[in-house]
Amino acid sequence: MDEFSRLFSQPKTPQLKQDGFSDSTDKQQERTSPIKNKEGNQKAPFIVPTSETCTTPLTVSIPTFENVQTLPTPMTYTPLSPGNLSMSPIDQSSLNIPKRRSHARLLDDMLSIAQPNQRVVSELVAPANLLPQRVVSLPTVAEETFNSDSAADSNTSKKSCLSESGDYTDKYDDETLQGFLLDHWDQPLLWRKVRPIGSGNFSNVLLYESMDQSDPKSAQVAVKRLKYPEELSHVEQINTSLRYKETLSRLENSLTRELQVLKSLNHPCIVKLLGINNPIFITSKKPLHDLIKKNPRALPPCDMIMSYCSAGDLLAAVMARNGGLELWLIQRIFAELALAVKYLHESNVIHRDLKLENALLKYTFDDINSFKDSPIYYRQNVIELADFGLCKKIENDEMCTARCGSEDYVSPEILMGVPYDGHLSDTWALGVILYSLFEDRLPFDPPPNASMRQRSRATSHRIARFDWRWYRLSDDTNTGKKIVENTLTRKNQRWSIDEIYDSPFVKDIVDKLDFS
Ligand SMILES: Nc1ncnc2c1ncn2[C@@H]1O[C@H](COP(=O)(O)OP(=O)(O)OP(=O)(O)O)[C@@H](O)[C@H]1O
Repeated sequence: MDEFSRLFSQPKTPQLKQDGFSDSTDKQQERTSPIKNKEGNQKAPFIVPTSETCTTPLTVSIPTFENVQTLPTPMTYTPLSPGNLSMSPIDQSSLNIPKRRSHARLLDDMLSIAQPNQRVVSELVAPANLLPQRVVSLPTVAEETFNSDSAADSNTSKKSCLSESGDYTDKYDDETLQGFLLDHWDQPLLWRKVRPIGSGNFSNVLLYESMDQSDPKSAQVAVKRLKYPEELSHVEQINTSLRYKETLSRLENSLTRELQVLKSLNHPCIVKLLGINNPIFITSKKPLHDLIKKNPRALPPCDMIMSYCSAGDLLAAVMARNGGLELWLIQRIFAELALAVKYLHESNVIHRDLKLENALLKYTFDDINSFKDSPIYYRQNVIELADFGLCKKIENDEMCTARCGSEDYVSPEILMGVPYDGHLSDTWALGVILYSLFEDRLPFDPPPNASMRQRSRATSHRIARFDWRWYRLSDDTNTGKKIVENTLTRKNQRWSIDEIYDSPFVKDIVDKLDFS
């Protein structure tokens, strides 16, 4: 019997009531209420589970952590003997998964209670009557030791911050942006807003064009504008509420980590941080605290000025095309992703949020097709990897403990809550991406034509059991399948990024590329 089967076959233990989560009665009520997606549209009401689906199919056992009071997932914590590995303490926060998910849904995931039809995106190519749902992670991960810092997050109205901003934002209005290219803090530059281009849980991304410079690299830029959590906009709570302080510190950690890592990276297949609206976000170790000291009434906006990828993210592009990407295109895109991740791992950075949404396209598929036979094809990268909100700079053998990632891409060891090797959780996510491009579905979604019972099983359950298989490609012999088979597997057998890179599917392409 394998590690996971053993855990799942443990005798049933009573469910613990979870702080902050409703009990089963509340849950039923929540399930009958409509939920809203990020745009505020109502989705179909949740389906009230039947008595059959209300049973918890998964047993939970906490044999060793007697002081554990909450169940983070339907898994057990298994303390490892780290030997000579350097580790940060076990982070018992729950897995950060949901984009557009309610707490009720999160709890149900944790307890594997059935809620058929609740996920909107199951297959990559969503049914016509359903809105696409993206799942993201929260970049508010506590792995560093904070000064009593840990907190929740939510969004806030940016407007409230703008009028009372700090030194560098006086000239800011909604249509123009004053910013600085990195390390050119004495030369303010201006950009004009063109249009919104994307939105995540933690930022809005807008296209700006330069008003006063000729450098082609910054002529068009993507400006990632941080959304401040609501509690940071409550002036009356400033410096008094513990929640306020915790949120501020957590946000500051996540922001400075993303900025410092992005600033240190330089690779064609990775999005570039070109500049910032206020140098203090880069030059200070505690920018938010410094800014609050200067102006205790409000936080000024944080606008990251990034390279712009005009063809949007890979998930949107694949969905717009109804899937069915040609093999050569999948191979090219994946080879570039592998290059980017190899560079990151060699730079001692792990990404921890690799997913289709975070691979940005510089060109549309039609454009790529049109120059496929020209020499430019190998001279120009077609993707940039983005969203470093969960990344981490690590020491050689350092194991991670922060349970973060996006639900469909998270590795079994992260789900299990054991210290994990971030390199291998990144290669797991690469396996999920490649499978999804091949099959037009996520590997751990309910199988096509799944029974109600199969549908009711939580994604996390299937991940923990390595429960995936080929459908479209079942008879195909392409060499990329090997990458999926060797990444969506146990961590002690899983390929590293070097092994992925050396596989013919990737190597055949990267050997021809002229920019890496
Ligand atoms: N440099 C860019 N060029 C073009 N589009 C971009 C760029 N950066 C981000 N976007 C768009 O904005 C979306 C959100 O960006 P990003 O993922 O960085 O934000 P986030 O708030 O960290 O998101 P998440 O909720 O996934 O953590 C992306 O999915 C993409 O569609």
